[in-house]
Amino acid sequence: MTLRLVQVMKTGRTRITPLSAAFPSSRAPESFLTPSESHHLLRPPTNLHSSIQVFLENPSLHSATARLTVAAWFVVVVCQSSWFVVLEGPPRVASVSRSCSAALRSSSVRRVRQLASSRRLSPARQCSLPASCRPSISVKSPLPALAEGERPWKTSDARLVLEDGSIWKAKSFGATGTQVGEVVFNTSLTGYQEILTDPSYAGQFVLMTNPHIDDVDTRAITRRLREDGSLIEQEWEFNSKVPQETFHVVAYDFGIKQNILRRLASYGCKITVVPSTWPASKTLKMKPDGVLFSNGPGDPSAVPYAVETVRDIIGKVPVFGICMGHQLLGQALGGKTFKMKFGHHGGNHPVRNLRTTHVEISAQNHNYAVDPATLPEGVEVTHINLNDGSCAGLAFPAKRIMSLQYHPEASPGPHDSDYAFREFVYLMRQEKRKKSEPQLSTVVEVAL
Ligand SMILES: NC(=O)CC[C@H](N)C(=O)O
Repeated sequence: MTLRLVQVMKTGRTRITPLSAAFPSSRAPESFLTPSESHHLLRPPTNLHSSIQVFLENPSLHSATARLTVAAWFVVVVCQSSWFVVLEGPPRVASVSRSCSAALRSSSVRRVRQLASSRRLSPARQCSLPASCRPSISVKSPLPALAEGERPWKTSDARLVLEDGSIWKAKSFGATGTQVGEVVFNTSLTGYQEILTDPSYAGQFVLMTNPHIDDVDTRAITRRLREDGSLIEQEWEFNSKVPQETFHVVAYDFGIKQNILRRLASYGCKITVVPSTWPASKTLKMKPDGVLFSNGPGDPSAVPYAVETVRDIIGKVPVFGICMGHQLLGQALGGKTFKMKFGHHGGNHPVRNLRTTHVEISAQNHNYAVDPATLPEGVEVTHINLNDGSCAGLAFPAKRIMSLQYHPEASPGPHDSDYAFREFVYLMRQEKRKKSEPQLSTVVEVAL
């Protein structure tokens, strides 16, 4: 669910100490989104779950644990500037989520700006919570206690100010300052790390809504995870055999996710990542077997240069668009995109593949969509989102174009749509064969 604008006001200066500085490396993730090192956003740390485990097990970190528990289901992050705002001590996750959602739903940009500038933020409207409501966790652990000063981050007071005037008391860590942005809910149960570092969220606030950590014994889960390994993450399968045929893919980086590259590599692709401004002519000179247009933040209509590039490439080489890439393709083909009411953000969106009739459960993160009615003849809607019937995938077979509005690389998310990478490879293979054996490939294609 997409929410409107909020403002986060932060007071005081804070800085995250990397967890590695606070814990032995065997127990700590490599880094924890150090704000001064924004490149970490594109190279996510290894495992946020393990950082949660560390804290849950350490009896000296009750308050940090409580915050982290809260963080696990209700974190606000301004992506790409590494702000983390953890709302303080709500009594129940569900009720706070609901009431906060309602507040967020009734917001508007102008209002929040007015509120911020006139400082009419009445304390009476603050949504602070009584101390009795604060989460308390008692933990017994053999791990050595850390002194106060050794806590891995410093927090400072922060306020999440919604357009309706409600103010949510919070503790923040990470960058400091004041930021206005659009809040989007993400309903995924796992993959906080990938979600919070997904460049497609640049300029937005991500609100994790997973309520399932409330009222459960997180220590028991931790113990279980330590025994059996992660129960909620699935491992991707990578081809153990070296693929016989490799394909050179030029990947346009509009905010690309690492797992897109990993999935392509797994299917035998050699990938060259180019910046979003890379001219089409240079790409075509590289003679790639295919071009990928990646996911990315914001309104596709705001990047006409990218639409131009896509237009210059399509029809000349097989292309695959993912999310923003799909929207750019839609526009390059002559279609229009529009802003959705709430957008889709989560890991459980049902999508129907209209070619196979199969339903896939997919990971999604977008606020804009292609209006299929505006597309020219020959463009096929291949997938629809079953929640609202919106266009979730396109193909233009005559021009070797395919695209998905959602995330087949699913990081995080279900793997149902991974076949899309195979289909892209198939497109490239067909094209390659056509070039090397024009007559034979025509026969093969007709036969198929
Ligand atoms: N994940 C993405 O590529 C997002 C696409 C686009 N920024 C949108 O919100 O619709």
